[in-house]
Parts: sequence; C-alpha cells; structure tokens
Amino acid sequence: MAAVNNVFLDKQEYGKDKVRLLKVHKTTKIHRVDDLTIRCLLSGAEFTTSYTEASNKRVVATDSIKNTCYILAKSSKVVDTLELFAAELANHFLNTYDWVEGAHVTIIRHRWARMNIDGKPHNHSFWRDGEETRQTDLFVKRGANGLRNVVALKSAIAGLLVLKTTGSSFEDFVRDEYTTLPETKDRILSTCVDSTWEFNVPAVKTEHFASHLAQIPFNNIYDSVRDVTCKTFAEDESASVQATLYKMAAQSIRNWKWLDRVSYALPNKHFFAVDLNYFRGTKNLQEHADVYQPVADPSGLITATVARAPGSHARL
Ligand SMILES: O=c1[nH]c(=O)c2[nH]c(=O)[nH]c2[nH]1
Repeated sequence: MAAVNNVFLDKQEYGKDKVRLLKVHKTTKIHRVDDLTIRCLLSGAEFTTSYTEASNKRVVATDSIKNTCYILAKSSKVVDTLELFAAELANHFLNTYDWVEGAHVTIIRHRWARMNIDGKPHNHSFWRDGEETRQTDLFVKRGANGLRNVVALKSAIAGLLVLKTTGSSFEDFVRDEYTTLPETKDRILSTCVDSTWEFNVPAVKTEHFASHLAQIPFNNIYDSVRDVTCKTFAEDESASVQATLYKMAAQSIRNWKWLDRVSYALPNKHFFAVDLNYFRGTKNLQEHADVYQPVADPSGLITATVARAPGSHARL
C-alpha cells in the first residue's frame, strides 16, 4: 500500500449494520420465527480508492447490502441455521462482485418462545423469554483458484442469565492485608453467560462451500453447548467460577470434533447475605443465610478459552 504524505490506509471493511429482519416459516400451520439482527461488511483492495480518492466506482451501496439480506431471506431454506444463512450471504457477495475479497457476516438471533395457552403450545403466538441471544460471526475470504477460505467461523450464546442457590463454595484463596471477603462453603452463584465456540473449517472450492458447511450440525451444537452450560452450572459442586467454567468448555470440545476452541466470559454476579445481627440478634450469615442483597456492580469477571490439544481427537 503506497503511503501518501506519510500515511496509508491500513484496514477497511464497510457495509450495513443492525439490519432487522423477521422470517416467518409458514410451511405448516405451526409457524416458526427467526428474529435476526444482521451485519454484513465487505472488504478488498478495490475499495481503497473509496477512502483515499473519494471514488465510489466499486462501492456496493450499503443500502443494496441491506436489500440483499431481505432478498436472500425470502429464498433461503437455511435462515434457521445462522451459520448457514451467514454463509449464503457471504457467498452471495463474493460470487456477485468479483472485486470483493472478504465478506464478514454477523447474525444475532433474538428469542421468541412459543406461548402455551390452556396448557397447549400455540401455533402462531410467541413471547420473549429473556434477553439471551444466539449469535454467529463468519469471515470468508476469496482464495486463489476458486477457493473459499473461512478465516473465522464462531458462534455464541450471549446474555444467558443463571442463578443457583447452593452448590457453590469459595475457599482457600489468598488472605492478606487486602482481604475482607470471608471464606464460604455455601453461596449463591449467578452469572450472565457469554460463550463462544470456534469451528475448524478447511478451505473448500466455491461450488462445495455450502454443501461442506451443511455437514456441520450447527443447531445441534448450539443446543448441546447450551445444555452443557446449564447442566454443568446446575450440577457442579463449584469450587469457583474458574473451575466450573473449565468443565463447561472442556466438555463441549470433547463432545464435538468440529470445535477447536470454546471460550466463556462469566461475570460473578454477587449476592451477599445481609448481616441482620443488629435486629434482635437475627442470624442471617453463613449457614443461616436466606436473605441476600444482589450487588449490581462491581462484579467479578472470569474469562478463559479452552482449546483442543494438537493431534487429539473428539469423542463422538
Ligand atoms: O469464583 C470466584 N472466583 C474468584 O476469583 C473470586 N474472587 C472473589 O472475590 N470471589 C470469587 N469467586
């Protein structure tokens, strides 16, 4: 990249963000919905002059990028599998505009759970059962000789708020002049789970791109990571957020050969037992605790990525 007056364009990506889209699947009278927020960003050397020389000759309008999301959602058979719909969008931009070198698609799916009315699942009515979202982030580059290189394919759960009322301790940590926290054998554990799992996808020929990705059971993997997260959270006799996090991540890597790395970011949302001793000697600490004060800020924040050991294989 040539420098002009000592500066050069180092990186660029542009496109449409926050494209809101609701697809209703009406193949039977039991409707299903996918409520999505999409970001599509394009990149490539030929976009350079749009930044450096004010030339729009190669610029696909972000408005057209937005339109493309709706047009593909109309024809697509895979909107309910975020990873495959992201791949369809990315592939579309790479196939349609031969100067596009990279397509970066992020999709967030918002929850709509089916209503139960008079004890029966309703055909076409839904409610928002929490702010948790499912997400995917796909970055595909045009490779040499008609290859599609998946630079990154990651999926995630964000904002899954959980709480358990026992089965969590925190003991034996550093005690020094800075320490006020008492050790506890029994505390409330609550966190808002962000978990990301990264897929290993080899470069494939353009014509095999969609079918290759379609072999990966993305929806089952999402369901499974979510189940492992909840089951481990509920059943682990937690010694710390760190130890419980590691069990969650390791289990999903062992479960799925397509996953190379699983990350968690777990805020430790504190609930402290309220000292009621001042009121007639009321006991509410340690084993007597049942009235707690949720503390919004600050929270702990425990993060880690667990990776598959090189050369090892998944248990299938
Ligand atoms: O699970 C925990 N991990 C910590 O590192 C920590 N630190 C703290 O004050 N409470 C906790 N809890």
